[in-house]
Amino acid sequence: MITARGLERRFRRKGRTGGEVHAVRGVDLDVAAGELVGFLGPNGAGKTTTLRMLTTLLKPTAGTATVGGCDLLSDPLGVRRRIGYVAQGGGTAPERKVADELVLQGQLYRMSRADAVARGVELAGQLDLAGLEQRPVKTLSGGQRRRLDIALGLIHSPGLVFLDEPSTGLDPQSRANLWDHIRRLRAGQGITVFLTTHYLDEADALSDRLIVIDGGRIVAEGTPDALKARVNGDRVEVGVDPGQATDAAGIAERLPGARELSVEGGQVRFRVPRGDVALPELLRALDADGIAMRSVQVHRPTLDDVFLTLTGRSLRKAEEAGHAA
Ligand SMILES: Nc1ncnc2c1ncn2[C@@H]1O[C@H](COP(=O)(O)OP(=O)(O)OP(=O)(O)O)[C@@H](O)[C@H]1O
Repeated sequence: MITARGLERRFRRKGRTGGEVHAVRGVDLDVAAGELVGFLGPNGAGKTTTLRMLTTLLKPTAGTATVGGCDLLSDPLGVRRRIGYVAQGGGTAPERKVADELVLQGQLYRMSRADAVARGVELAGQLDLAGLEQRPVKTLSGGQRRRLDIALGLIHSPGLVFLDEPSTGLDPQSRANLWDHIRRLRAGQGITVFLTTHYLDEADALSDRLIVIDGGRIVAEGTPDALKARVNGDRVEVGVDPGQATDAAGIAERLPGARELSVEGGQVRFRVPRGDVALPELLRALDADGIAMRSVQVHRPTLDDVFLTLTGRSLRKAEEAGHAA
């Protein structure tokens, strides 16, 4: 559905300092039909720029791509007909009624009024918007508006839809609801979905496959589980009497594959390849030495650990820095 090779985009910096921003630095992408791919990266990583290139809104400075079977550079119109694009802010007119927005959007894609009305009714049903057709857009909740944005992106029945940060600004319940809808659309209609996100939980919950971008370059790709498996092992945190912590640490150190050991008060922390396998052995050894375990936690690796392993930075920290900037 998407094949991109060496996509690049440079921007000329405005102002007195001038210079260039190399926003995307040679991106290769392959997305198969029916896949739900998450494009993950911190603020400023190049997600939106890549998406805008793939959706013909921005010309690449270098590289080639085929999107929905059409060449991005020689047949941008063909690409536009075959894709849906749901931008971050959406593009709805606040005063217009939901039904009118849907019909207008259909007509922009040269659908007949009757077809646009019928498709609008169908999408309103699928996206839980039925009954809201006569409401002005400005009266919708945040979640309803995002679902309307998605319906608008799907009015012409594209085989591929791009969603730019679909759940940004939604409360947790509306986010979970939106995810359900995205999953259902994919399952029911076999649509290929390419979505950008800087939310780790969103990427984890939705994507068959993740492509991680940082500093304009792809730094990793794979299923969420495969990426997590690249982080070596589970983090284990054992609580014991502070007076026995050094002895407990000595025991933990002898566990097969134990690393990154640290002791703080009565907390002994380390990594092992499999926390669930190491724990019974640790318990037996502590017991044999008369050390009582007061608490234990096993942390499976998260996508943030993956990001940290890949880039040396935490995605969350990169995010916070981005927001503060
Ligand atoms: N029109 C532009 N002119 C100059 N620089 C730009 C322009 N658009 C993007 N950039 C720069 O390119 C880099 C990548 O931006 P982009 O919006 O693609 O990142 P992103 O990963 O989508 O971030 P976000 O999550 O904040 O949307 C940033 O450094 C940004 O400032």
